[in-house]
Amino acid sequence: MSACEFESLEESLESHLPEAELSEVKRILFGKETQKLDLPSCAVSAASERDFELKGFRFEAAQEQLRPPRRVRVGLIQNRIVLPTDAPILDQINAMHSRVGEMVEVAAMCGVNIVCFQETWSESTNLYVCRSATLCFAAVLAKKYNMVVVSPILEREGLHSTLWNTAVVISNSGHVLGKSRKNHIPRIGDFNESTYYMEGDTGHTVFQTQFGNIAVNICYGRHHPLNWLMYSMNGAEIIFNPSATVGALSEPMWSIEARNAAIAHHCFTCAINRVGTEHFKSEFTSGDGKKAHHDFGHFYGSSYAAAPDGSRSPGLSRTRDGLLVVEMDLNLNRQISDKWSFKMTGRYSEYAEELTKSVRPGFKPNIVKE
Ligand SMILES: NC(=O)NCCC(=O)O
Repeated sequence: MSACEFESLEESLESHLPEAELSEVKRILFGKETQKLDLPSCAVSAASERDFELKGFRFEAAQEQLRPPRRVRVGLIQNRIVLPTDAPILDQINAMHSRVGEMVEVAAMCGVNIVCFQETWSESTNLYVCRSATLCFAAVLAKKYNMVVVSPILEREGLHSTLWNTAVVISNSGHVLGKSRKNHIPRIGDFNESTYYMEGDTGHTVFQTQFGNIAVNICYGRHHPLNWLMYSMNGAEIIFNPSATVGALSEPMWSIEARNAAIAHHCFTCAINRVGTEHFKSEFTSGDGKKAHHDFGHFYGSSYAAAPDGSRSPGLSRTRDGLLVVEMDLNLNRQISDKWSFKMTGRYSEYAEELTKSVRPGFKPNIVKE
């Protein structure tokens, strides 16, 4: 079976493990079981007609005496490109808009309050041009459906035509709340992004929305624990991780990193990855000894959400377009913080001091030798 045919880890466990062991294996692997959300039948049939997977899960928190629940529904959208990478650019963009538009319509039927698309969602991985049309498109959706839209795009800025890998956050009023630029630019495998993007300069912005405080840690930033930490320091309750990454490179890390961040920072995290294989006419190499090739490999989807108690939702498919609807009660963040106290027990000023010393010239590592 090829990497592109293997549907998902969960399905494989379900079809191969004995019933008696399955729930214990799932508890150990995935944490407390997330309940399935009842999604409206119009949404279920629209998703099936439009040929994408639709799944819904709920993370619950305990009822509190002094605070009402803070339930928010989040939609994660993963998709493959629609047209081949050598089709006229405007056709490619329009096709992506119409595909994602029909998926957002289903998200609206499911009562989604915040939707997040995959990294540079409106283009293939080598089609890097500024996207003002995409911005307008997302703003129209936000207002129409009263939904916060997190829209990761390629941004071209200013006199110097600087290219950034950016997520624009659009309020449910349809106004742009702000943007978050990708902080860590990969130089790994075929992801030679340092040849065209600059390292982000927007720090670790958190956006206060009607549905909670959100932040966007774009793709490769998920390998940097301090990047997650700083979004959390600024008060993020949900951190999105829109990504574009391939199986041979990062799949074993995928289910760990965003989930670990949710645990470490008492918040929710949402990891989103594209699907499909994007074929380019011109061969390319990446100076890593591999033969010239025409594609990055298989983008493995598997979008999921993780909660501060260590549990996680099942993932979307590794191969199909999909919408994952996740209801989360944000009260869980403080409940888990009160239980585990990672924030309270974090020795941040000590780390800050030691880190400051360690990046200065002449730093001597604290190693005891015999
Ligand atoms: N888009 C991107 O940053 N990809 C890098 C590969 C990875 O981080 O898995």
